[in-house]
Amino acid sequence: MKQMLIKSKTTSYPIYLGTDLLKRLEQYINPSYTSVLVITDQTVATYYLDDVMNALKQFSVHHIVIEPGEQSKSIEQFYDIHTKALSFGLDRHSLIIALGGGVVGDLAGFVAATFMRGIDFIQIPTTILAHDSSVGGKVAINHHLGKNLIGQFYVPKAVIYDVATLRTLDKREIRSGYAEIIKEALISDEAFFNDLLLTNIYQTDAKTQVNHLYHGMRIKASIVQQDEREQNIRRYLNFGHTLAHALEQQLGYGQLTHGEAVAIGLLFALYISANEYGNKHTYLVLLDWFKKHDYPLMIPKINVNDLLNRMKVDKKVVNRHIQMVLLKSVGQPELKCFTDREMVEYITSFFSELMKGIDK
Ligand SMILES: NC(=O)c1ccc[n+]([C@@H]2O[C@H](COP(=O)([O-])OP(=O)(O)OC[C@H]3O[C@@H](n4cnc5c(N)ncnc54)[C@H](O)[C@@H]3O)[C@@H](O)[C@H]2O)c1
Ligand SMILES: O=C(O)C(=O)C[C@@H](O)[C@H](O)[C@H](O)COP(=O)(O)O
Ligand SMILES: [Zn+2]
Repeated sequence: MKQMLIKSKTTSYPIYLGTDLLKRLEQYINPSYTSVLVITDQTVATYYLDDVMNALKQFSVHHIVIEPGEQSKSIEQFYDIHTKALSFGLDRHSLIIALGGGVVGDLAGFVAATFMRGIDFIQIPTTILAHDSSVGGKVAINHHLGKNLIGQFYVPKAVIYDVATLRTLDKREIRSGYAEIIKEALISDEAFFNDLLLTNIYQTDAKTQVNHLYHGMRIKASIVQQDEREQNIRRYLNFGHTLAHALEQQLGYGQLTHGEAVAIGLLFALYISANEYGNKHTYLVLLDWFKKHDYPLMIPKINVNDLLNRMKVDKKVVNRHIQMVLLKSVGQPELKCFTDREMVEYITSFFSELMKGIDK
């Protein structure tokens, strides 16, 4: 088993990464909690809820199963979980467990952050993508005007990553998760990026996959430890997300997974970087790699002004100017603001070039 300790200014918490941790879950949980509430989604529940409930038999344990998908990060779902938690009799000494991908983690984490002004929670990620979302304490639900607009920084007590759960992920979820690993490599580690470019993510052995996850988590850990509240370098973790979040909303949640949208967002940020700093190599090799892995890059007609307006709700916006994370070179991210006009030009030329690039 691999282990890491995330130390921030205010607190610290362990990450355990290994196989068959679910069955030994009670070893990692303080026995003094008055009750435990497991929050998961329907798909994850069919595979893993029994294991978790059995492992927690000594606790007064409850569970809530939500519908899978981004639509569940809603104010209605959030309120419903609060209602159920109250009816189960949870108190300030109870624990919430988020068992699932980033949707469950973000939602359950935000419930934990707000229930009776905050109770403990533990992340049990079950997707590749959640190697990112389970670390760093960003918890949130969506507002109809934008993604993750209602949220908190609220760190878990622990992250327990049983990588055996990843065996049931389908191809779409594998590529979705790898988009965030690629992001982490691009902003900080050229050798890792080059290594990923040589990988076929659908045919990796378990050991290689775990190494990729561990590497990605170490990059994320190192950033959030230095800048827990995104005052500075944590903004780089948003590489690719300004366009990604806007696209996810414009197309309708679920049309693209978060990671698939991030993949397009990474290309967009690299396309602008190439224009600003004059080197298109990274854009081209990544486009090629995404094509080889069947990332959905063919986007139906984009409404450029609508997309721009959605991008302007991004949390990095400064004085109503869109602030993009760009790459001077791999491992050298930089922030740059753009006028609306510049952005419209970039969105238009990027999508036109992307559609041509896909045909090749
Ligand atoms: N808080 C953060 O720092 C952060 C970081 C990245 C992404 N996010 C958020 O995370 C969310 C995306 O997370 P995600 O991609 O994990 O999505 P998800 O939670 O919706 O999971 C993807 C799909 O995989 C299924 N699934 C989960 N585990 C499975 C397993 N082991 N086997 C089979 N199926 C499984 C789920 O039921 C779901 O249908 C987005 O809402 C995004 O905004 C947050
Ligand atoms: O942890 C971070 O910081 C990130 O930016 C990680 C992103 O992958 C993640 O999608 C995050 O939720 C986006 O941040 P947001 O503040 O724009 O919601
Ligand atoms: Zn993300």
